[in-house]
Amino acid sequence: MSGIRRLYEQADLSEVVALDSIDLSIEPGTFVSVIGPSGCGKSTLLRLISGQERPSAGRVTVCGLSPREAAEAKAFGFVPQTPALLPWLSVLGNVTLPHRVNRRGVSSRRVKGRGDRSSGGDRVRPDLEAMLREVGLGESLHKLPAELSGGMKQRTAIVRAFGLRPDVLLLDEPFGALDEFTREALQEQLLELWEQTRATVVFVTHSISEAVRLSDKVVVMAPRPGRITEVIDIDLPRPRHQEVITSPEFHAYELALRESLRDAFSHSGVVR
Ligand SMILES: Nc1ncnc2c1ncn2[C@@H]1O[C@H](COP(=O)(O)OP(=O)(O)OP(=O)(O)O)[C@@H](O)[C@H]1O
Repeated sequence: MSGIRRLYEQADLSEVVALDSIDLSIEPGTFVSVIGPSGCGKSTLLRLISGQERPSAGRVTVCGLSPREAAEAKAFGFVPQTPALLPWLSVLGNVTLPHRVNRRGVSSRRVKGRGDRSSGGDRVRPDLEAMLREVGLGESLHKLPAELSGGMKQRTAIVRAFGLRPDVLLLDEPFGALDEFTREALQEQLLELWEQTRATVVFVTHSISEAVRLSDKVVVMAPRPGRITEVIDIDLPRPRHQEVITSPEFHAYELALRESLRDAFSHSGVVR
C-alpha cells in the first residue's frame, strides 16, 4: 500500500484522519504484526487491505490485485477479536460451513497458478478435523459454541480461517480477551498452522511479547493522525517455540519495541 490516507466524517461533520501517509509493503508468506495505541488506525488498516473500505487517497494492492478482486478470488481469511461462530452449529459445522456454502472454498492460489489446493466440500473434512485435533479440539468436534471456553471458540475461528487456505490472513487482536497461558498456547498453535500454510499474516495486537514471538516484522503505529512510526524486523529463528521468550535476543527485541511504542504513546496523550 502506498500513500494511503483514510478520512472519516464524524457526527459533528468534522473529519478524523484515521490514517495518513501509509506506505507499507508486505512480503508474501511473512507474518507481520501491527501494534500501537488505541485509535491509531490498526483496524482501519485491516479493512483497507481486505477491501471492506476504500482509502480516501493512495493505493492498496494484494498479490497484484485490487482488494476487491482479491476478495472475489477468496484471498482473505479473517479472525476478529470476538469469534463470530454460528451458535446452532457444532465446532466441526462452523469450520466446514464455508466449504459447504461455497464449494470453491478457496483459491486465489489456484487463480494465480501457485498450485491446486483443492478444498471443496467433503474432501477437506479430514484435513479440517486434523487441524481441529492439532489445536486440542479433538474431543470437542460436536460441541456447540455455547459449550466452549473463549479460547476454544477462538481456536475454532482460527481453524475455520486457515482451513480456507487464504493467501492473506487478517487477525484483529484475536487473543485480546484471553488469559496469559491460553494466549501463549494459542500463539504456539497459530504458529504451527501458519508454518503449514504459509499464508501472509497481518496480526493486530496490543501485546509487545506476542508481537515479538510471532512476527517477522512489527509495524509500530501512532495516532493523530494514524501513521507508521517504525517497522522492526524480528530476526529470531523459526520454528519459534515457547522457550524463545526466555532468550536474551527476545528480550532485546521486546525492549526495542517498548521504546518505539513509548514514542507512539506519547502522541496519544496516554503516556508522557
Ligand atoms: N466508521 C468510522 N467512522 C468514524 N470514525 C471512525 C470510523 N472507524 C474508525 N474511526 C476513527 O478512526 C480512528 C482509527 O480507528 P481504528 O478503529 O482503526 O483504530 P485502532 O487502532 O484499531 O483502535 P483500537 O486499538 O482501539 O481497536 C479512530 O479515531 C476512530 O475513532
